[in-house]
Amino acid sequence: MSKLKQKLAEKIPSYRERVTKLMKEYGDVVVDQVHIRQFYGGMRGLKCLTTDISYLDPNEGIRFRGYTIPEVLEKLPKPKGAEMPYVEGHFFLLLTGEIPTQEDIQDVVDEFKARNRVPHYVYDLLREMPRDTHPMTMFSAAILAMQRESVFVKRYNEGLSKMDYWDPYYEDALNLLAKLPEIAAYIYRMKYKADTPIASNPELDFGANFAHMMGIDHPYDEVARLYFILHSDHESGNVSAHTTHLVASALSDPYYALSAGMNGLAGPLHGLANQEVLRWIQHVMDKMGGKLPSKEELKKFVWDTLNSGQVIPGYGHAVLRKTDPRYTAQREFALKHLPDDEIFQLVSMLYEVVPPILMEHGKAKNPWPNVDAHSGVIQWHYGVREYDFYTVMFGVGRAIGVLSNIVWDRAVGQAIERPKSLTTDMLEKVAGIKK
Ligand SMILES: CC(=O)SCCNC(=O)CCNC(=O)[C@H](O)C(C)(C)COP(=O)(O)OP(=O)(O)OC[C@H]1O[C@@H](n2cnc3c(N)ncnc32)[C@H](O)[C@@H]1OP(=O)(O)O
Ligand SMILES: O=C([O-])CC(=O)C(=O)O
Repeated sequence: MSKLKQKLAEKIPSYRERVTKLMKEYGDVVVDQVHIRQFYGGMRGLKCLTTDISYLDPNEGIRFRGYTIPEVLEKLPKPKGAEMPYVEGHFFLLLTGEIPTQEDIQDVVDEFKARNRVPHYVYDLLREMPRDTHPMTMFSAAILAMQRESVFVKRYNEGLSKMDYWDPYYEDALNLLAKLPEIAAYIYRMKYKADTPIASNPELDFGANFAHMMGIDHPYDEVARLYFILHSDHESGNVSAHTTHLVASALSDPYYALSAGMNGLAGPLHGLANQEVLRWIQHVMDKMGGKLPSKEELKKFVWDTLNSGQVIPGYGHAVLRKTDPRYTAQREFALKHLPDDEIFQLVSMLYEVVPPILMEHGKAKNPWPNVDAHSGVIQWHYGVREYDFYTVMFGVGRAIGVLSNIVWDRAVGQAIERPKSLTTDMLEKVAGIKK
């Protein structure tokens, strides 16, 4: 058994005890109340999910297993000479709650290496799809196609005890994660680089191998590590995490669940917003004949977008009420590596211009930028200008978090998710409008 799996096996019993105690002895304790606005308002703010992998404070932003982003970037071990930590180490942290040693990381690196062969039919499938298919459709279809490989399904069909569900979920999660960078890079090079895929180099770590398969030199390996870590998890109520959790709660295997989660990530209000940000910026640049707008001109573009009833992509958030620390981490990277980039200058100008306008507009509860406002510009700088690919990279990162979550869902015996719905009539009666 790998050290990672062994560590997990050691940690699960005490978590089960804690959950059993809460359920048995404190099951009737009231945590929250549900308001009518939440029935139609996307259950905003309703406390009804649990995860120990990350927690999102509205003002501070995300903590992964209790660590802020700067702490994660500082504490996690890095490849020799690298600026950004091993993605493998971040996965270890999310899954176990512990900062890994170099030895722990090597164990995960070896685990991924042993599982990274992408089945040939995945390439056949991708090649059969029309080339103008959105890369997120390709990515999700590739994940779904591999469902036949599920270890969970095989073991479930053989007659598996509930107590052991987490084990084949873990196997499926690792088998999937090991293959996602190659699938993503293959889609990119097939679609946008004249069908010239680059073979994986198993000697490289997760981030560096992705950069290698994309065909982009250093420091893109650092970008890849930073990007996958930042996008990994955002507690469990966001659309991609919640969808993955929901589908897995029916004991659909991790392939079904992750593919479903990726379909949610592909929406413009969620992960696709990073594509929308670059699309919006390119629209501005086109209108300006390729030159940077002045602040006044930019303000007008922002107002025009709002007045036409559209959202400003990359701004606002369902939970956050301050600048997203994932935005800040990327801004710091950009200030160091690409301070003179024209698009970065435009992104920086937007940071000054958009929040006061959104405040004046008076609708968005959070006028500050989220992660998606910054991720595209760094990709653009390093030559990944096909912005409809950006959400696929978000998806590779998000898989690390959502797969860790569903392994733990099975470990603590989370039930099939099935909330109760009411009719409009019933709500009108609750409100006292109707008898
Ligand atoms: C990785 C991620 O998923 S991060 C989020 C990525 N998405 C985006 O960047 C898209 C732009 N942002 C948005 O659409 C929203 O802010 C969301 C979807 C992120 C959050 O939605 P909500 O929690 O419903 O936001 P909020 O409560 O502030 O919305 C209130 C009103 O402000 C509007 N609003 C919110 N953000 C924006 C924005 N960036 N631009 C214009 N209007 C906005 C909403 O559309 C809503 O309008 P309505 O009353 O006419 O329906
Ligand atoms: O938390 C959310 O609702 C959206 C988000 O930023 C993420 O999933 O990364």
